[in-house]
Amino acid sequence: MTIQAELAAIKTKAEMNNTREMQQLAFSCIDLTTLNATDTISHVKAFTDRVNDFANDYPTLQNVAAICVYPNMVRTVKEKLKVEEVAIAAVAGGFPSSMTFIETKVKEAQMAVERGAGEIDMVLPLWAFLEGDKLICREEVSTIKKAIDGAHLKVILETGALATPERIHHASMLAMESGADFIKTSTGKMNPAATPEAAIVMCHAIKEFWIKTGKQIGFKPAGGISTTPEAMLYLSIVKEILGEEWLTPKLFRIGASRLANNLLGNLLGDEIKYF
Ligand SMILES: O=C[C@H](O)COP(=O)(O)O
Repeated sequence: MTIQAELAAIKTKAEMNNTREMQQLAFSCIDLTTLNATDTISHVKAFTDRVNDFANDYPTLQNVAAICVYPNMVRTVKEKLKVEEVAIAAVAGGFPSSMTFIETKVKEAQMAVERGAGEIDMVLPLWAFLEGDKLICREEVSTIKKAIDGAHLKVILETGALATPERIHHASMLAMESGADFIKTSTGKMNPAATPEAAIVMCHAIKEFWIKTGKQIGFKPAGGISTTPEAMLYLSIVKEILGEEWLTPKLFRIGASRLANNLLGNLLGDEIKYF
């Protein structure tokens, strides 16, 4: 089946999956993201407080999965966050371009973990991948994985730059073989960002890796996902290709800066500006 035919079939399922239960599930899989050059400490504190207050304000709903920030904001989140079940994720390793030295990437990722990040989102060195130097890509992923001392590693493929299904599949396999706990579509800093087509290719690669190794790798679409139907489509891609057991924050995240309010609005039947 072609990717387009598969996508058309999954789109039908996504409409059926657009239930309150699935919307709640999608909400609980959000990596609530703020990645702006203008993120101040006061902004990040206020952002974290929303997550702290969430259980009180919406007692029937499950909180987001994680807060995702730049590495220099991790300490602020760590000091402020009172909700144990919400993880702290940091983009690190020269995000979003990955155009820096491996020593700098390692140090930045380690510093983020020392300050409280339990999850590191790194970008695959695209310059090396596109040059055909897959060894550098493997070494960077495995070096950072070793350096972060048990923290979870998400490897961002920047699928918009990889462009073809073959390259996206190759990069997915390479990242998983090198130690990625999650593979993530995009940084959100380049267009196109996440696409359903790339998600289909990545989920098939995760399935292939699972069959081969028995290891369950997570999937994180990110970048440009802001509406409930979009969230339902990505959730349905995961459900159809990888099965319901992937529909948990342990194996599925949606990286988004604008989705949470829209999903919440859908769940509450009102326009919401909470986060
Ligand atoms: O990693 C997450 C992305 O940067 C979020 O992208 P977004 O701001 O388009 O939702």
